[in-house]
Amino acid sequence: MLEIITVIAILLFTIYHYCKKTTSGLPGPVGLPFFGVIFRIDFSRLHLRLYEWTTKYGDIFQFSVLGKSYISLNSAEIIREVLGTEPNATITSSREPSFFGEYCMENYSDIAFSPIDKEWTKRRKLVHKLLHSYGEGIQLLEDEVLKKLKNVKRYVAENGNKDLDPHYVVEEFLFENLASLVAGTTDKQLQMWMKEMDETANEIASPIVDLMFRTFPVLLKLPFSITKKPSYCKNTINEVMNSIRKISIEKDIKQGMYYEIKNGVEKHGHLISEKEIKGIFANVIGGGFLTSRGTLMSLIYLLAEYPTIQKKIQHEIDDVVGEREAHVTDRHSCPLTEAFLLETLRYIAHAPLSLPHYASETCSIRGHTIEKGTTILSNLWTVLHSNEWGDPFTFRPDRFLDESGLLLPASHPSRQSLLMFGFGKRACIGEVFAKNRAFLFFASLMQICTVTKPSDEILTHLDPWEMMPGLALQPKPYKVQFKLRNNFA
Ligand code: HEM
Repeated sequence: MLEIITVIAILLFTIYHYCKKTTSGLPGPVGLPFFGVIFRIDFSRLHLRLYEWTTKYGDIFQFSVLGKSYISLNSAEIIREVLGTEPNATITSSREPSFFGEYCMENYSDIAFSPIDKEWTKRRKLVHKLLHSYGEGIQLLEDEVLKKLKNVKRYVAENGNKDLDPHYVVEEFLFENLASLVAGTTDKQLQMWMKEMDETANEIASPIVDLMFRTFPVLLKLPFSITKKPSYCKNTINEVMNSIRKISIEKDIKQGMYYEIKNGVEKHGHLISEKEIKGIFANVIGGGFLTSRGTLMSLIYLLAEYPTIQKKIQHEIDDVVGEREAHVTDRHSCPLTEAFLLETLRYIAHAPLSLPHYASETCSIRGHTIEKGTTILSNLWTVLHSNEWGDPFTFRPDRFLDESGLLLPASHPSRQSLLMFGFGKRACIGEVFAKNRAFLFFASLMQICTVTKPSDEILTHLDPWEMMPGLALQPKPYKVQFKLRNNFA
């Protein structure tokens, strides 16, 4: 039944787009009339196909799927040129109308799904300000990370020499500090709703499901499990918000983003509706979980795979941090730890196609006309694995260090090509927060224990080509051992 509805939806969408002009003049793979290249791509691994096409068609090319035009930007240079230079920077930084944005985000009342307009600017500025006023969320976070790492230590001590799947400990860690960031508390019920919301949103925020519901909103009324998902997702977002409100009143919380927003509204009369607060929190919790879970899970995997580098990192952390608590300010003094983190983000490319952008007007890129309504993909997978890296599929943190072992400056061409958080007006709002949090987790973990391969199972090489697809790439389930270091035994 669902298959039939999907096929009808696709056909109607095709007919709708049939009469529309497509982007012209750019090179790109030629597809079938109407269908374009649909039979040559797997949407969940589109980044791999675009990587392959880049060698043939260069750093900007076009293709079409079901009459809809796409362009793919495949180098740091072209991404910077298009997303960083007006007027194209604004024109190409919009978001496509989507079912998810309209239905789950209540008419685009958020940041990530909203088109570029005055309301989006207001919401984005507000979240920037809030993250910044917490020292990028760190004032709250440092305490939380340290508290949480005590649990990690206990968990490690209790399970020493056992093969463990680290995803429980990583997820718990991430939800605890996200709850703390938005609500100022680590309430368990709130965390449960956050997890439920993220998992449901991840299932339905895919292009094909979005297309299905956008074409046939009546599907929402059918009693199948997939057709019930969007309303369940909306429900989980509401439950997250209700929990935050309830906890805030009951516990009289005076910290966290919710308190700051409410306080700002009362003090300065900020014009922000409940609907927008909900959209903002859904984005922060969604954006702050999936990508970071992929990063921390990959990091632990790579530590087990590269024991010699791990040992050097432990020496660095011992020298700089010793037995006191790690702080974000230690980042500057730990170049190898930083380089390992940057290389993990580069090597995996957790958000391989960024979030799709949308041309809000017809514009011209390098003399080629890009029609209004074209979807623009920043192909970060290719940027982070281009041949300019020399050996892009080798995990080598020292590519970010100079001869004396210092981290290359941010202005260095290699660092300039590290666009894993996107670029321009839509660049990730949580970049500093994500890096700070990952550093605290990493440094504290290295103080406590050594990550080793499992004894009963084989830990295969972590291959970026083999990651599990989704909104953010994740390693397949695996096990490692955490061995307490002597000074913590
Ligand atoms: C390793 C961690 C992360 C990675 C790799 C990552 C990557 C990205 C990328 C590639 C984009 C799309 C940029 C574009 O559209 O051009 C994005 C957008 C976004 N990210 Fe992140 N992100 C991470 C962590 C976070 C965290 C921790 C938060 C929340 C605190 C967050 C919140 C957002 C939001 C709200 C947007 C939408 C921005 C907009 O549309 O204006 N992300 N992120």
